[in-house]
Amino acid sequence: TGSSRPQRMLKAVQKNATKGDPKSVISAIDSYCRHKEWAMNVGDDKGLILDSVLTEVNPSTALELGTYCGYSSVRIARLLSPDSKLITIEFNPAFAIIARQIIAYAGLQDKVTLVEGASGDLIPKMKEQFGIKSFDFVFLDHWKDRYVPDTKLLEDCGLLKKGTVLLADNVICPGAPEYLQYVRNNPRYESRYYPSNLEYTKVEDGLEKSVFLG
Ligand SMILES: Cc1ncnc2c1ncn2[C@@H]1O[C@H](/C=C/CNC(=O)c2cc(-c3ccc(F)cc3)cc(O)c2O)[C@@H](O)[C@H]1O
Ligand SMILES: [Mg+2]
Repeated sequence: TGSSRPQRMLKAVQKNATKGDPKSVISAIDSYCRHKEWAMNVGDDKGLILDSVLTEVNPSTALELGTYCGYSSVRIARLLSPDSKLITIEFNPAFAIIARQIIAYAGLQDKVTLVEGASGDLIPKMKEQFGIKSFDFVFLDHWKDRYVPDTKLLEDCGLLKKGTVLLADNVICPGAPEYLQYVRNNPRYESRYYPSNLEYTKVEDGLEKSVFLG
């Protein structure tokens, strides 16, 4: 049996990136996925929007739903202040094992806690298990039909506070219509769409930024 796409992505990082240099890890993955083999990383175009929202929010505690291979974990963690933390949730062990290696290769293992399991099970444990009072920033990039239930769960668990920023990938492609409906028609959120394109393609996609108003 051959290697998997995530394994090949890790190999590309080990071959082309410099250990401890997050920027080189990001470009190694982007170059591999653009020229060799497409993969569902948020990518370099939408990544610039992610970077700008992160710089604006400067979160102390950030949450990511759907680690996949860790591309956006690296993208997020590289911009965090010294004592800030990212918790990223991934339920596929094969992806988690690759993500841990990519995050470590970037030298960001001390800023990122990768938790294996389903978001629906882990979100209610955030306070007791990880000592989280609330999140300043949440990046949603997991199964698109989980965006709404997990947002509601974050609300119900008191993990969102006035000013928490939710940033959702793929609201156009593959699409998250129920999520757009939820955040855009809910008085507790101030939402804005950032147009871009699907990673490594010319297809339209974008990010939805929603500020929780408390
Ligand atoms: C409830 C739960 N708990 C924990 N981990 C969970 C979880 N639900 C999913 N995961 C994890 O997160 C990732 C899954 C991401 C899903 N993302 C996409 O499907 C996606 C697809 C495209 C795409 C666009 C056009 C195409 F033609 C084909 C694909 C682009 C994207 O950017 C995507 O994000 C994956 O690592 C999965 O194990
Ligand atoms: Mg995505």
